[in-house]
Amino acid sequence: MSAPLLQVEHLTMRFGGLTAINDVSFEAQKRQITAVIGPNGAGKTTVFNCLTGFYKPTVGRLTLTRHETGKAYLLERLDDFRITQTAGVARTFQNIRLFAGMSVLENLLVAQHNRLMVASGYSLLGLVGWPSYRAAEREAIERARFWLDRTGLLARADEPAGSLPYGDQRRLEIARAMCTGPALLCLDEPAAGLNPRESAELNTLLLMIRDDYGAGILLIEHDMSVVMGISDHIVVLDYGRKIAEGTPAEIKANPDVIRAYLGEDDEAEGAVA
Ligand SMILES: Nc1ncnc2c1ncn2[C@@H]1O[C@H](COP(=O)(O)OP(=O)(O)OP(=O)(O)O)[C@@H](O)[C@H]1O
Repeated sequence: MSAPLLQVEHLTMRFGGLTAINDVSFEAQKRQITAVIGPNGAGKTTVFNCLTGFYKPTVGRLTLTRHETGKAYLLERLDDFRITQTAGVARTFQNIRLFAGMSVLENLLVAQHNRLMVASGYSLLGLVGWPSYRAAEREAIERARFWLDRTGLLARADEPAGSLPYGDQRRLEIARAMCTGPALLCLDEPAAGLNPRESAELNTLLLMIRDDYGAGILLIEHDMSVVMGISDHIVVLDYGRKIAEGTPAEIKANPDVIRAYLGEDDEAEGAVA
């Protein structure tokens, strides 16, 4: 059997005396949506920050295997820009981080800056319109238009990103991440602030990215209609520890998960339903 797309082994992250992640191991597969869920403060975003180079884990090994080349990368040893560029891990953030004053299209071209710099030979070739640079620039625009089309934003390509409605900005962030050509797409609460119709559209978009594009998706999400509706596999964290993993049906029925979400007093009925 081939190696998993992502293998997290014994991940531990301490901040001074606080252990935010405590010996967590799990895998994420290509062409699968893996959700990481858990109550507030469980350590979900810290896992993402370790995977994407924002934090260097205190302990643990994070292996990303690109099946098209057979190469494996130890993410904890790579600089953050190499994690995106070489290992192919892209992410979106809990709080939207777009260039608000730039157009929608420009936001997607900035994401491809690195490819364009390589094509320019890191010199003036870009400015003088060298053919290889012009070809790379055309490709970057085509790629951007492809993802704008897939995210339903093509008609808004020339509008400032900051003027888009909230749900459109969330989809633009995903389009921007996809323009980097990721093997693994990490989404931090992509459904936050979306209405039910927008959440349903997000589900369709993520399933398309999984099925048509073949990326693996790692998803942090509190909206259980998204998590239970589209996840292939769910990992549950509580107080920095993994307390369960399995299919949506298994997670819904898991007593430890129900206890973590409901607390002892059974107040939040249906939290993982
Ligand atoms: N840079 C940091 N310095 C100190 N403590 C931190 C840091 N980052 C996270 N933590 C702590 O680690 C714990 C886990 O936080 P994290 O943001 O990963 O949780 P989460 O599951 O993503 O929560 P939420 O669902 O509320 O976003 C929290 O107690 C948090 O305060």
